[in-house]
Amino acid sequence: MIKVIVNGACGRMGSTVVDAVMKDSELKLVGAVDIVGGMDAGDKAGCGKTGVIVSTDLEATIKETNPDVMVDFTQPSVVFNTASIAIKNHVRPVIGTTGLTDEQKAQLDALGKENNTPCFIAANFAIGAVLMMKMACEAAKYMPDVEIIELHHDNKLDAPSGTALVTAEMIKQVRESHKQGHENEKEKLAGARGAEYDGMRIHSVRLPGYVAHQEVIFGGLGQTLTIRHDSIDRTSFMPGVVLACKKIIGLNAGLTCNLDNIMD
Ligand SMILES: NC(=O)C1=CN([C@@H]2O[C@H](COP(=O)(O)OP(=O)(O)OC[C@H]3O[C@@H](n4cnc5c(N)ncnc54)[C@H](OP(=O)(O)O)[C@@H]3O)[C@@H](O)[C@H]2O)C=CC1
Ligand SMILES: O=C(O)C1=N[C@H](C(=O)O)C[C@H](O)C1
Repeated sequence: MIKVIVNGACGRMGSTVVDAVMKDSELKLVGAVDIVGGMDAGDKAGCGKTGVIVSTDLEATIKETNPDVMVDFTQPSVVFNTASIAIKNHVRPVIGTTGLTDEQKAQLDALGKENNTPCFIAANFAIGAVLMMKMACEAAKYMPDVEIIELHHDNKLDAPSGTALVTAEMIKQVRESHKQGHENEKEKLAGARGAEYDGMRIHSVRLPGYVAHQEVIFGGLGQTLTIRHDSIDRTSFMPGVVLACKKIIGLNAGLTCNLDNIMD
């Protein structure tokens, strides 16, 4: 059995992970951590009593439960610290929280190697999103003018989404960098053309009703191509999270990124 603690266990994703871990025969929920504690981790997850009481102290929970893996779905501002605590205690972090900078990722890689502990990060654990990114890279080789529109619920803290940034980074690898749109274009309202990444534009929509969605739109002579992925429920991320909890046991020390790197 792989012993798992969930950090951010009362959040939208963390509570869904608690449920997924409880349902998997190879994983055992041994701890749960959040800002507010004291209740059974299953209360928020809606899966009945788990026998695991939510704690507010990550390091104490690690020392009490000796987990193999920490799943982190917290906040961009805290994830570097929580991942560092896990690694220093030789617990393997599976990180879904977005917002880590390249420098922080490099530091986690180094910390993992120092402590002989693997660390895994995926900006998106949904298989459909992985396929969207792969297909977008293929399309960008032939249709290099591209804009990304990501659409999320209005409680999301970071913009653009981690998925949009990874998509843009991947597309950058396969096309020549160039400015898009008219060379004399002017924004009459600041931000009208969205964020700029290597000449690509990224637009972030935040509205109640959405979960997590992304369109990658390619424009060519007399035609457009749209690749769209929709997570209509947070269960879409769970097979990927469960897979990462299992695969991380066999990964090398240091950082591994993106779900496609651990899929068979
Ligand atoms: N990789 C992927 O596939 C996915 C990634 N995400 C990312 O996951 C992250 C979480 O998203 P979501 O679940 O919607 O967010 P929520 O705000 O619903 O959940 C985050 C939880 O973490 C808690 N928290 C905040 N700080 C700490 C801390 N220091 N220690 C422990 N718990 C803490 C929050 O408490 P409080 O509410 O009191 O602040 C909250 O309960 C985001 O970065 C999001 O982008 C989301 C979906 C999929
Ligand atoms: O905050 C979310 O909800 C999501 N965050 C991730 C991101 O920023 O890409 C993954 C998914 O889009 C849901």
